[in-house]
Parts: sequence; C-alpha cells; structure tokens
Amino acid sequence: MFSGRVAVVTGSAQGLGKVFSGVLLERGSKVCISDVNQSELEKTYKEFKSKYAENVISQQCDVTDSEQLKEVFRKTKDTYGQLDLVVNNAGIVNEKNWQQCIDVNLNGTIRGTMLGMEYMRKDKGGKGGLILNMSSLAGIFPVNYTPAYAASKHGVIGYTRSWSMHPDVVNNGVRLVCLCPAFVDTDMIKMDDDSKFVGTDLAQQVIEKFGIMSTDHIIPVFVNAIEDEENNGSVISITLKGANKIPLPMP
Ligand SMILES: NC(=O)C1=CN([C@@H]2O[C@H](COP(=O)(O)OP(=O)(O)OC[C@H]3O[C@@H](n4cnc5c(N)ncnc54)[C@H](O)[C@@H]3O)[C@@H](O)[C@H]2O)C=CC1
Ligand SMILES: CCCCCC(=O)/C=C/C=C\C/C=C\C/C=C\CCCC(=O)O
Repeated sequence: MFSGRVAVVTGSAQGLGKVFSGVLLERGSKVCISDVNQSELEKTYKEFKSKYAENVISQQCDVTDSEQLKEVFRKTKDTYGQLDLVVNNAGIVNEKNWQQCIDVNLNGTIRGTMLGMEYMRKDKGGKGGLILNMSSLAGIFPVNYTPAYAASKHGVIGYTRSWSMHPDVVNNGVRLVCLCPAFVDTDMIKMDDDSKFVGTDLAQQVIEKFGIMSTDHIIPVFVNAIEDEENNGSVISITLKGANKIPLPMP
C-alpha cells in the first residue's frame, strides 16, 4: 500500500506535515517535502535524506503561489514518474491577516487539490490516488476566537466533499478525504503571537477543555485514510476520545 507510492506533502518542514512525511517514508513511499520556510525545510530534508536517501526530495514552496506549487508537482513527477498521494497540509492561524489565513488554508488547498486531480486522474494520464486535505475541528464547529481560520477550515470540508461527489473524479480513480483534528501539540497552538487569535484567553480556555493530542495520536487515522481504498468523501474528526466520521448534514 505504501511501498513505492509517491506523495507530495505541503507544509512539511515541521509539525504534522513532517510527521506525515516521516510515516510515509518509513513505510517505503517516496515523498516530496515542501514548505515556505526554507531554513526549516533544509533541516528536515537533511534529516530525512540521511535515513531515506533518494526516496525524499525537497522543494521550497509557498502554497499561495500557484507557480511554486506547480513546480512541486512537476519536480515530483519528473523525479519519480508518478503521483499517488497529495497531502494538502500547509496551514496558519492569523486573524489579523485573515486574507493570508484564507489564502494559505483554503486557496492553498484548492490549488493543491486541482493539481492533484490533474496529475492523478486516469483520464489525464494518472493512475488514480488520494487527496488528503487537512481541515480541523474548527471546520465543523464555530470558533469565536478564530473566525477566519474556522471559515477557511469549513471551506476545506465543503470543497473536499464537493469534489468527492463529482463523477469525473470518482470515475477516474481519485478519492478525497478530510482530517479534522482537535488541538495537536505543534507550534500552531502556541500562544506566541497576538495576531493568531481574537482573544488568547478564549483560545486558552477551549484548549484546556479539549486537551492537547500528541502528533502520534493522528498517525493511525492518517494511515487508515490511505489504506482504506473504499474511503472517499469522509470527513474525520480526531479528538482525545478517538476518530469519528462526521455524517453529511442534510437540510
Ligand atoms: N496543531 C493543531 O492543533 C491542528 C492543526 N491542524 C491543521 O494541520 C495542518 C498542519 O498544522 P501544524 O503542523 O499543527 O502546524 P505547524 O505550524 O507546526 O506547521 C505548519 C507548516 O506549514 C508551513 N506553512 C505555513 N504557511 C505556508 C505557506 N504559505 N506555504 C507552504 N507552507 C506553509 C509552515 O512553515 C509550517 O512548516 C494545518 O493545516 C492546520 O490547520 C488542524 C487541527 C488542529
Ligand atoms: C488555537 C489554535 C487553533 C488552531 C488549531 C486547530 O485547528 C484546533 C482546533 C481544535 C478545536 C477547535 C474547534 C472547536 C472548539 C470550539 C468550540 C466547541 C465547543 C463544543 C462543545 O463544547 O460541545
């Protein structure tokens, strides 16, 4: 399932993207890691390269820049000859620069999804594959201290579900899945920047209520989403209590 498969992971210099890339490499996949943060990307690349040799390549990329993202996909296909998995993981929390928050989280995911479909659809020369989009519990619940972030993550769910129901995508072997974790122990949830939240105290209270998961808690759900080839269109919440498929809301 993993061996010999080829993946693109955005925002993979650190945090969940780095963990996902490590999981794929450990299981024998080939991965193009990419991130806007060049210095952190270089460190992660060196770490992976020493363990996984030619199974890892790296390409600096800001997901708000279509040309940079196209280059990631081009380089991956040129190097490994195929593409099987896209993890649209790059994300930020920034309520002051809410335009950037939407552009990275939602538009970046849309860009990555469109490229993924272009490279993986059978009618476009691909072999099918999976597009795994990172949403959040904030894509399911309203969140009063991060309205723009919540909007971006609600958008990711709507966008992913919509394509997963399109016959041209389904019939050409591409499936799409959304992961929606609660708080995970990465830099994202650090209270290190006033621009992140509209009320750090509100954020702190909710984090205390939900608790913080280790990145290890997310790995089995990530692995299962890849292994379960019947899984298309699922939106999966992940909390300390476990993982659940969120039913499609009906009017
Ligand atoms: N940590 C958490 O509690 C949760 C995180 N998520 C989502 O998981 C994903 C990964 O987040 P974490 O690993 O927690 O955060 P993180 O802050 O540790 O890592 C995010 C990575 O994305 C990169 N990035 C930021 N802007 C970028 C851009 N324009 N282009 C390319 N790369 C960019 C950063 O440089 C960083 O390496 C995000 O989409 C986030 O919204 C979802 C739910 C909970
Ligand atoms: C503080 C950083 C936010 C970014 C990281 C992230 O995506 C984490 C989100 C986790 C949970 C946020 C979602 C919902 C919480 C808000 C209210 C839910 C209340 C539900 C209840 O109590 O029944």
